[in-house]
Amino acid sequence: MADSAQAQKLVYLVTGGCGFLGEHVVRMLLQQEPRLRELRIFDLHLGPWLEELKTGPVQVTAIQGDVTQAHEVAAAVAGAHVVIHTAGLVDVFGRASPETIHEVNVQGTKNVIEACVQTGTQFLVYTSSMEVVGPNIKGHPFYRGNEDTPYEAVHRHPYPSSKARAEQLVLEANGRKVRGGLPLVTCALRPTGIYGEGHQIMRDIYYQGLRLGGRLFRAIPASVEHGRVYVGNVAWMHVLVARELQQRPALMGGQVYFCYDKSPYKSYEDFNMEFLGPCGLRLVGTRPLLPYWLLMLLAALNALLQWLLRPLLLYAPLLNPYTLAMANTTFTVSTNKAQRHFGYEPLFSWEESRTRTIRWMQAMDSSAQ
Ligand SMILES: NC(=O)C1=CN([C@@H]2O[C@H](COP(=O)(O)OP(=O)(O)OC[C@H]3O[C@@H](n4cnc5c(N)ncnc54)[C@H](O)[C@@H]3O)[C@@H](O)[C@H]2O)C=CC1
Ligand SMILES: C[C@@H](CO)CCC[C@@H](C)[C@H]1CC[C@H]2[C@@H]3[C@H](O)CC4=CC(=O)CC[C@]4(C)[C@H]3CC[C@]12C
Repeated sequence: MADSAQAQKLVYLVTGGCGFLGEHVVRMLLQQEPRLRELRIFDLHLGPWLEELKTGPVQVTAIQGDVTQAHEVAAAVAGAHVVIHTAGLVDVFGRASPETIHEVNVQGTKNVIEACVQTGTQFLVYTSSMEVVGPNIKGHPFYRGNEDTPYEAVHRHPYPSSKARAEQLVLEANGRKVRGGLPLVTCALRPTGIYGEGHQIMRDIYYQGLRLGGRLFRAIPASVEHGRVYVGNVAWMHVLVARELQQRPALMGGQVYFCYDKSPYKSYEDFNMEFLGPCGLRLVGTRPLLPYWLLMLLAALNALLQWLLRPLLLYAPLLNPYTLAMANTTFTVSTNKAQRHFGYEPLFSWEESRTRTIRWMQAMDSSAQ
């Protein structure tokens, strides 16, 4: 009876709702959350696609705002039952300054937590990242690990440092009293490398391949495994965790969950070829064409060029010492914690995830011609 009493009563807020993951979370909520009355989408940049959502039965409210501005966040959060905080500055290419990354990812998350406390919102789901664990600066492999696998998490790069700090703040906030006296219930989801429709890095790599005459050159040994997860499954996990957090606060509050599905364990490049191959690209070489030390040198050169050119232009190629270390260190997850705690099963099989991603890439290709 509790469920029917709550039918179409809930107000959800998705921060970063116009980003790659955020859009999938928004669409998934509209499809899979029958208790939704209002869906608020908060983002720095609002997408035109939001208009088409406004004709459905759920009230869709688009809010253009900045998570670093506490008053804007508080106004958006007021009256929401659940906040899904996906907004973040995802930058491992040196496009933004470390201060800006910290401001958005850490201060932005503090603002979301404080807004929940001050306005009385009880449930907060945070989109964290596998990067809060690793790979660490020492390049230790994390092979089929789970949430309890011991691993020395040491970060120097601003992105993982900021995600780790923000995650810690969210978990520490679990149990704080919100306005009205009820406890705040929080948890964090840690996706591995997300792929699927709308993935900007995949798009960049695809166009890079086209510029190179339909070829990509292997830089990473095929034996280095990199964890990947389909965006639809990550979105589904967010919807499910938000729902179940309300039913099982004692079990799930303060917990972290890796996001996982049935995507195969492969190297970053071999995995991308699952989609780029059917779009006509070829990965040249069964082994890296350049020795690692030379790649490292090129990566360092890119970093130097970025620094030298900064007063004139933004030079931010895919290859830099950090991205090379990321791609070249095994980091894979094998866990069933989400299944045990809240009944998660991937909504999309590997075949479906692959097909959907290929279809998106092919559509992108034909619209570019
Ligand atoms: N892409 C990936 O492989 C992974 C992403 N994540 C996390 O998932 C979340 C979403 O990432 P993506 O969708 O890939 O990135 P994205 O860049 O596509 O989306 C982030 C969204 O946040 C918004 N945003 C940025 N700064 C903001 C601000 N100051 N105020 C309000 N909105 C702001 C952006 O406009 C954008 O719409 C991030 O928190 C990221 O750290 C975690 C693991 C892997
Ligand atoms: C050395 C190049 C030769 O082809 C390949 C460079 C690939 C890199 C751009 C990617 C390798 C690993 C990626 C990261 C990883 O999937 C984990 C991530 C988690 C996040 O929270 C955000 C995105 C990312 C940092 C992701 C970014 C791109 C890579 C570094």
